[in-house]
Parts: sequence; C-alpha cells; structure tokens
Amino acid sequence: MRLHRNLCFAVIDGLHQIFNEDEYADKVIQTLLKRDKRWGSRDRAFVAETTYDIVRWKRLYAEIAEVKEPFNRDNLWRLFAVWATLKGIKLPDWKYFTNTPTRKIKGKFDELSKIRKFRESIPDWIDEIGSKELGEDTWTKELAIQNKQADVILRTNILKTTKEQLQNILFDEGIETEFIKGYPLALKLKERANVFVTNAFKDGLFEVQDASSQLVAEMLDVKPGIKVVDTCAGAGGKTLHMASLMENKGQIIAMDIYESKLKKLKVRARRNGVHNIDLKVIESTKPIKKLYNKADRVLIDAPCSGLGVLRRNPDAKWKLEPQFLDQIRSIQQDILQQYSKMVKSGGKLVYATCSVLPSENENQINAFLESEAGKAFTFVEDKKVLAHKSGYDGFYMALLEKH
Ligand SMILES: C[S@@+](CC[C@H](N)C(=O)[O-])C[C@H]1O[C@@H](n2cnc3c(N)ncnc32)[C@H](O)[C@@H]1O
Repeated sequence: MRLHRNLCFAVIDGLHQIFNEDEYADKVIQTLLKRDKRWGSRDRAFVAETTYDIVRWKRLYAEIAEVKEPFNRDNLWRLFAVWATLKGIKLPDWKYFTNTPTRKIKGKFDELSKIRKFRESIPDWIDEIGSKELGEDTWTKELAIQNKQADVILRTNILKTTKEQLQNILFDEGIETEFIKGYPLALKLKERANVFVTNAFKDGLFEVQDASSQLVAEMLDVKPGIKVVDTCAGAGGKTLHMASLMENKGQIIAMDIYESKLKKLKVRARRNGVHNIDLKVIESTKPIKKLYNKADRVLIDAPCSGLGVLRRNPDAKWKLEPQFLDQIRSIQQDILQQYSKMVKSGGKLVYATCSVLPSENENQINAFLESEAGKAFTFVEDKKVLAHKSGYDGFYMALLEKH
C-alpha cells in the first residue's frame, strides 16, 4: 500500500480532534470524509479505518512510540508510524518519518503483547473491573473480540419489504448480503460498504442495527394495537423495530431526556413509513407519572457504559471515567424504580443495556426485584450476550412481568 499525503493529514487532524479536543470519533470521521469530494470509496475507507485503528490501539501505540498525552502533532505522526510499521506498510521519506526505528517498534510490540492491558489497549481501571466482574478468562476473550472490526448488520423494515426482497434489491445495487440464523430480520453484509447512499436506505427499506440489538424488541413481545412506552428511545433504533412488529397499529410513546435525539427519530420514522409514534421529551417527572399503570409494554434501553459495543465506539474506553460508571449505575436503578411504574397489571417490561458488566445488568435486575417497586414483578428470563460467543455486540436484556 502507498500512503497518500492528504489522506494521512486527514487522519492526523482527526486524531488531534479526538484525543486533544475530546470530540467523538464517529462525528469527527463523518466530517473528515466530507473534506475532499474527489476521494473515492477506498480513500474514505483508509481515512475512517486508520483513524479508528489508531484510536482503538492508542495505549499500545503510545507505549511503543514512547509518547505521552496530550499528543502534539509530532507525537501523532509517531503513533501513525507505529500503525503503518505494524501493518507492514513502507514509510515514505517524509520528514515526519525520519529515523523511525522500525525494528524497535516490532520488538516492543512483541514484548508488550504479553501483557493484556497493553495488548488489548485498555485503561487499567476498566481492565480491573472487567476481570473482577466477568472473570479473567471471559474478560480476556471479550476484550480481544472488542478490538476486531464489527460486521455491518441491517434490520429489514417489514412495513415496506421482506428480507428476501431486500436482499435482491441490495444485490441489484451492488451489495451482497446473507441471512443470519436466529435473527429473523437481519441481513449481514458480505463486504463493508456505505449502505446509506443506497436507494433502498433512502426508501426506508432497512436500518443499520446490530444483530444483538435486534433481540431486544423481540423479547418485549409487542403486538399490533397495544400501548408501548419506549422510555430511553434516543434516536429510536428499537422504537422503529417495535413499530414494524406492531404493523403501525397501536401506540408507541418514545421518550428521552434529549430533544435532539428524538428529532432524529422523527426523521427516521418518516423514512421508515412509521406513524404510530408519539414523541415526549422528559423535562420533569410529570409525563412519567401520567403514564403510571397505563402501558402494556415498557422498554428501558438504559444509558450504560457501552462496554459491549467498543468495537463500534473504540473511543468510549478513553472517554469513560470511574465516577461516570458509578453515576450511570445509580441512574439505571433510579430509572428502573420510576419507569417500571408505567407497566399495567399483566404487562411486560424489558430492561436492556449494551454493557457486559453484571453490575449494570443482572445485579440491577436483582436489586430491583428485591426492592418495594420490584415486588409487583416476576422475573421471566434474561439474555447475557457476550460478543466473543455470539459474534455480535455485547448486550444484556431481561424480561419481567407485572402481576
Ligand atoms: C442506550 S441509549 C438508547 C438507544 C435507543 N433506544 C436505540 O435503540 O437507538 C440510552 C438513551 O437513554 C437516554 N437517557 C439517559 N438518561 C435518561 C433518563 N433519565 N430518562 C430517559 N432517557 C434517558 C439517553 O439520552 C440515550 O438516548
């Protein structure tokens, strides 16, 4: 592979924003990709994948390159040189690469690869919590898979098409997909591609949604005509899934504390042909209390550490802080206590996270069931989805029923 100067500059600029200006990698990359209209799909893939790679391996590369944060531009070029060397890419004779110790880089990589926190490039505190909560063996496997690139998975919008039809339509647009056993609406891309530019996407025939995430709406067992509250709807990945399973009949109240996220849901709903959703921003406890004992189904897709989806958001491990994790656990229990009251007698509740830590998952459910509010519920089942076992995102989901 030959390195192109303007693409490498884009990567360095992106890394500067992510590491030094605390911006989110996905947003930075989205903007970077708009920088030059002449870039083809390979150029864009180079910028996106190289930036993500260096973010993913920050700790390991910084240790090898002997640089410390905050990284100046020379430091960022040294991280880049480590990335290129380990990929076996010949460094051009640009001033940034003079005296790059190629053999030393490879030697240090071999040496550091013996230590998990360097090999998997993870902060000490997350490594300690993960191994304490999941056990050494499971955590080691889970961390390793979280450093691999995730597959692109689509969820068919059955309001507009079938999985088989969608597969044919995408094939005609040059995108090959395959079915995944056990995930009735999912299509997996055989090769990465920008699916957002397809007509199939613009026509609302699918959404991009990981396979594990597709299990959540299924577990809630929604039906046409019922009343559902999606309490932490965000931009509505699961709201849209539920709307399609409900055949657009009945009502989904999609709530979130951020209006900006619900606005995105509105756009997606229009594209998906979904019209049984009412949006509600949570600004006080009033809209929650109004719904006490009213919902047939309640989904709590709770805010969490995101430790099950590091493959997609590798910068999350650098942005997370121990205090945030404590805070988020207390918010999760609070949300369970309050929002569960919206379920009516005979109704169902699903609590889900994209974390693999028991302290955000089954421990929260156990604490809830032992509390006063939890006494009204029976535990039905839960799924602890580990990425290294399922091949998809790490997730947790529990189904409770109100008597
Ligand atoms: C895991 S995300 C939701 C993802 C979304 N359900 C989807 O499928 O695309 C969690 C959401 O909870 C929201 N949130 C955080 N605290 C909340 C609270 N106290 N009440 C309701 N929503 C909250 C966040 O803004 C975020 O959008």
